[in-house]
Amino acid sequence: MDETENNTSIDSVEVGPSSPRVVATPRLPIPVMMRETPLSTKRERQALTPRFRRPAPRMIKTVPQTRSIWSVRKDTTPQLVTPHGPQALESPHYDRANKQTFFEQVFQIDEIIGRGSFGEVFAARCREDSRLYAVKVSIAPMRQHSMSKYREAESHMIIPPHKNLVKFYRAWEETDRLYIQTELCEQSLQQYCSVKHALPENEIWNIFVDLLEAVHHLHSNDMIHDDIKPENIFLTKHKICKLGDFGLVINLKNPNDVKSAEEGDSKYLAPEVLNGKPTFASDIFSLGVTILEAATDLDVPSNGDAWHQIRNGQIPERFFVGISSDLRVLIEQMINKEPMKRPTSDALRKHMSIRTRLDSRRRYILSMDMRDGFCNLMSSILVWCMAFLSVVFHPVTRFHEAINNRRSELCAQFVNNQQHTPIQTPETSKVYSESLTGVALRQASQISPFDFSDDENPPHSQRRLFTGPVSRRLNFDDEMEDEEQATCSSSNSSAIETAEDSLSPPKKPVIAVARQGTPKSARRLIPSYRNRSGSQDPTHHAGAGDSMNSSILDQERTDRYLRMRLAEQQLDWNDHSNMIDEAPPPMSCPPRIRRSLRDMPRMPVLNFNLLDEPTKKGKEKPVVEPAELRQRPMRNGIKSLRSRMASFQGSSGDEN
Ligand SMILES: Nc1ncnc2c1ncn2[C@@H]1O[C@H](COP(=O)(O)OP(=O)(O)OP(=O)(O)O)[C@@H](O)[C@H]1O
Ligand SMILES: [Mg+2]
Repeated sequence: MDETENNTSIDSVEVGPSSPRVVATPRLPIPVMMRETPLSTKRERQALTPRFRRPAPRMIKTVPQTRSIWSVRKDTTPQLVTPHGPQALESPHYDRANKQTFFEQVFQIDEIIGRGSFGEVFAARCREDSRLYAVKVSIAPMRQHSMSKYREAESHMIIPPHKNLVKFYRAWEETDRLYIQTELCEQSLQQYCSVKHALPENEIWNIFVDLLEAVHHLHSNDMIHDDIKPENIFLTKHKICKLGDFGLVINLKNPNDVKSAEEGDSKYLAPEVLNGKPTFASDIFSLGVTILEAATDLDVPSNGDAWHQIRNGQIPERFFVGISSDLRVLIEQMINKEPMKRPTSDALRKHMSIRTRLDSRRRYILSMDMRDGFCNLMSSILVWCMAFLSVVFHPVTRFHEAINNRRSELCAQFVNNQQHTPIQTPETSKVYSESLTGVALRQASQISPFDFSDDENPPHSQRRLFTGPVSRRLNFDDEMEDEEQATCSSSNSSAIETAEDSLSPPKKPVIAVARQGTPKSARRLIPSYRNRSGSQDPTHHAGAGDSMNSSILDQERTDRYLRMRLAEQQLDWNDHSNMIDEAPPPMSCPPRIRRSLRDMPRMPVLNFNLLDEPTKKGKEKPVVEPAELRQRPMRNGIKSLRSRMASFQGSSGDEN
């Protein structure tokens, strides 16, 4: 069967308009592929394997370490790993008293980005500089006296930094675990290839050039990576390749490293390493297989015939479809079975195809570095500016906040006040006035028997309900009655005394308290009583008889006053209890009643000046009482009160 025919008929896959390579890695019909070669692409393997399968157990390079007496460490403080031995690790964000580890205290963990045979890798933001890092944490506790326990960290820190190597920041040990803080990359090459499958050739060249630079840097520093593979190669957001994972790095200057050298991943392992030690040439072999995999989407075998087939250079033609001959030749040279025939990193850099790309790649990396540096600078300037402005405007914001708070307080007060004056309906007014009045009266009774507090500013509900009927309580028959009535009416909401209390002669302290609690208008009346009695006889100040007479008069007057007040309070209470009945009638009220109510007089205004300046007898101008009020039949309470007041007036006139 013609292989090319099959390719075109079955597996011509359009990658996309932007891709320079139109046809993706060819996919073969399974029988042909199985008959001719065990090698396949990763896309083909995916088609063969079921979608959902149990994940493979994690590969561990060495036997899991068991706890020994050496592993019981008393000191759990974090130790910084340095080339000169462990040192105390300090950070302004680390508190020894805190039970959390240094990693937990100093880093804000974002997510797990990878798991390897050695450890878990986290993306974490460092609280010291607010930048993101990759932190690799060893899975198994390390043996205390293991020679290689810090190997990865020590190797990484002694490698001179290079733009194509993952940057090392620091490593520390805490509670028998090793933490390695490195630069965070976007993804590994393996992740990138497994998504894209067929990479455009210029991307492959870029990867090749970057990795060659990294390997050359290591080799020129007498170091062998020994584990070059797509999982240990990382891509930045600018698609710059970086070599990482220096767990197996062999420092040729260190005899211990050479002695304890381990094999890397068998998929990328040079055949000579099976019977010998890793060399520079074995690194070139691993790099060759990695580029082959990226360019052809080859599913690299880890053992078996296919493994040998690659090492024998028997890779089918179809895998190289769409790949330039330059790239293909270089790959084939690098995966040569004979290590001596493989080109060195230096020789590769001098190859024409690579040399021309090296310069442009260097320029690109430099420009990206500058761009990143500029962006970092600008963002840090911006952050400083924002911090500065927030400090400068902090008082303003506080002031604004305080004003806002005050405003909302006042608003709340205003709203509350509004809520305290609900619209009165006949149903609600009684309950409302009772509760308010009840409280007011109870309070007043504790303070003083005379309370005028509500008189001058009665509650809104009462003000509204005191319409026609209230005015009837006032009697303006004559001055004295007017005085007394006015005095009494000013105590509308005073506390109710028992009959005995109010009728018994007033005690001095009570009067004193009454004076204190009396409003100005009422206070003016009290001297007028005194002046009246005093004005009868200008010489009454001296003499025991005079004083006796005046005290009797005082007593009488006080008695009368208290009786009147009691009657007035009784009327008040009647008014309170009848408040609903006395409310304005609804519109459905019969016209006859409505007319009678309309004719009722309005409440007159009290003129206290008349009381302050007592006029001579006979020349007194009686206060004008509305005719309707005089003619109207009065309630029993008011009638009796008026008769009593008339008698009081008569008696005082006799005295005069
Ligand atoms: N600096 C990094 N930036 C982004 N991802 C990373 C970084 N370091 C590691 N990873 C992710 O974590 C995974 C495992 O990391 P790494 O290879 O260092 O662990 P490992 O234990 O040495 O595994 P193995 O020995 O199998 O290579 C990587 O495949 C990669 O996906
Ligand atoms: Mg790794």
